[in-house]
Amino acid sequence: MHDEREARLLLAMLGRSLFERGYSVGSAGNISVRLPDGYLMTPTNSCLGRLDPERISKLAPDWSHLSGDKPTKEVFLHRAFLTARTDAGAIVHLHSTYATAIACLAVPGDDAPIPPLTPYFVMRIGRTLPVIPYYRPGDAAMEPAVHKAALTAKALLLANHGPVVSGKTLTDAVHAAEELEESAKLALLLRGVPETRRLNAAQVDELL
Ligand SMILES: O=C(O)[C@@H](O)C(=O)COP(=O)(O)O
Ligand SMILES: [Zn+2]
Repeated sequence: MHDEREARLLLAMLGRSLFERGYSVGSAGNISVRLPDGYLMTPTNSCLGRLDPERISKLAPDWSHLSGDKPTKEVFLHRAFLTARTDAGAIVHLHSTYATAIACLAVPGDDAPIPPLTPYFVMRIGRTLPVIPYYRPGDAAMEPAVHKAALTAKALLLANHGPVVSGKTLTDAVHAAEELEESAKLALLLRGVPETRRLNAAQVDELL
């Protein structure tokens, strides 16, 4: 569990790092962190590259807005994940290019839109990456579908929108989001290439 002061500073630092390396552009994406007495969330319309630690939104354990700027419009998305995955300390939602491209190609309901090409993808994301049907960003109607998928998956794709990734800590969640993006890139590079070798079931099992 994160200490609030440290979490605010880390959130601003990792947000800037994601932004500077192109994982997020403009005001796309949002991040939440579980605290002992509530949650931190990035403010709506904020740029991940320019977060002011003091203005990050704080929500109470009942998800009401306590302090800071108005939280992301995706509070329900983070709530769905944080309540389903009680071991998760943080959630990262991005519009990173390759994972979002896969989210535009994949069929909702598909649980494995990215094949197990490398061990680190399996170790960071797991066996499944469910694709949730398209909902308008900020539509609370998405919450039950996200919650159900998050019960058994560490990460998912929102169709035609982007990836959502959880981690035990904020650093873990950011690392997993980066690994997902690189794996999506590999999957698109190798799409239709007949010589592609995937990890087999035994190799995947050994990693989990
Ligand atoms: O795609 C969207 O509109 C949101 O999911 C998003 O990424 C940014 O929304 P805010 O966090 O409310 O700025
Ligand atoms: Zn979004």
